[in-house]
Amino acid sequence: MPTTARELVLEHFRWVGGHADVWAVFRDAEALAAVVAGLVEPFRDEGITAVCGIESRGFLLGGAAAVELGVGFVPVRKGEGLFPGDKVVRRSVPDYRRLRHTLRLQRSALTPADRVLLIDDWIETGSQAAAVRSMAEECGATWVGCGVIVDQHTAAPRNALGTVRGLLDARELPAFEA
Ligand SMILES: O=P(O)(O)OC[C@H]1O[C@H](OP(=O)(O)OP(=O)(O)O)[C@H](O)[C@@H]1O
Repeated sequence: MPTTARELVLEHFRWVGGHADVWAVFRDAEALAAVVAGLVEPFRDEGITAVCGIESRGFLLGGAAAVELGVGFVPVRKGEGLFPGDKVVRRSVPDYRRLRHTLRLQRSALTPADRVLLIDDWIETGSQAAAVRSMAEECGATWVGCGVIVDQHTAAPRNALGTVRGLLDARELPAFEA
């Protein structure tokens, strides 16, 4: 039986200094390929035309997922990094670290013809995903949902983020290590 993306995540995921080290999953070629394929699988028949990814882990996963789906990638940048052109900007509500981010998306990147999928490694409060949805919709695009590795989303209503599909539930991870 082939090893699933979920099993490979559990094999390579680790807690380091009290933080989830999802980067370690990406270091393994088989795990990275399986994760990317697994993230897009539920959305293959959804007519996705653009994959959004939030800096920084979302850049890696979103770019790879866009290639997997044969569509383009739309970056959502945080902070002050150079980002040419007119932007849609949102100040997110507090996220899982109680941080509020200034998220930016290039206005020309999405149009009313687009059907948008957000790909990320983790969702908890949904704060950053909700901000991306709002920005995509300001561009006139249609929001489809989110594909994530770890689904820890508890905020209600859950359908405020469209279809949310995780490779695994946070409760399946190894016990937290500080
Ligand atoms: O559901 P939420 O509470 O909004 O949290 C989820 C977001 O937080 C994490 O990114 P983080 O801000 O840690 O940045 P990183 O990708 O650079 O590690 C994760 O990659 C999501 O983007």
